[in-house]
Amino acid sequence: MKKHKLEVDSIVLHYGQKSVLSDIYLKCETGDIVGVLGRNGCGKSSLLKIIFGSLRSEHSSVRINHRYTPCSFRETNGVQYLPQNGYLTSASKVEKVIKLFVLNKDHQQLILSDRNIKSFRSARVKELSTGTRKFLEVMLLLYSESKFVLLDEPFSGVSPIMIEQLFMHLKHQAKNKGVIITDHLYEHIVDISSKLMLLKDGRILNINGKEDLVESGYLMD
Ligand SMILES: Nc1ncnc2c1ncn2[C@@H]1O[C@H](COP(=O)(O)OP(=O)(O)OP(=O)(O)O)[C@@H](O)[C@H]1O
Repeated sequence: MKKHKLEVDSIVLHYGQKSVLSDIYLKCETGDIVGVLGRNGCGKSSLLKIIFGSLRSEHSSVRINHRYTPCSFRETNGVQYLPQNGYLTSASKVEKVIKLFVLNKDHQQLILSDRNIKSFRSARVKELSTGTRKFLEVMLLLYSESKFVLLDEPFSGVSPIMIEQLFMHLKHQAKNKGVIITDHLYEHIVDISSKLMLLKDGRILNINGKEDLVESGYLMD
């Protein structure tokens, strides 16, 4: 299967006088799960928004398969994004959004018959608990047609058993997609990621294991 490549470089972002991102480079190919760790406020969400194209920065170059893509969300089957606070509107019906986001009929059935979702198929999104709603939102993106998925805190508020299920779906779907994922449940990110990065002082560091996270001051010794 053809590999697709998402590359991001030269990202510079300030909010007023405050420097948040300086000269970030990141690459994600289909088949990769790139985990981005970092302390609160280090700029993880801002970075994902810039990659998606919903936040403009002073400098950025986002390329898909070597083609400059400033608004990756406009690309057909390009990039999908889970913001921290979700994206489904509360009045939408669960069954309807599944059919809207997921085109493959087998995948629609897979989600509709999932044990967390099936009893809510006729319900509206607002009737879902926060964790179930997040589970559904992640599943919709993982089973969408897009080549890349950006996940901002997909595990927060989700119960351990649903996290395990998401792990399984992530691993399965990442065979054909590139995933960039960030969460404060760092052990999950360390477990699931094929490449691990740490965002610190506006820069991206490659991380090879827990020792690097201690050395960089992200974790206590
Ligand atoms: N619209 C904004 N205006 C001014 N400052 C902002 C704005 N959005 C974010 N910031 C600041 O930019 C920095 C990075 O924010 P961002 O939300 O990207 O961090 P984060 O790593 O995702 O944080 P968290 O892990 O807490 O979600 C923070 O210091 C934040 O206060």
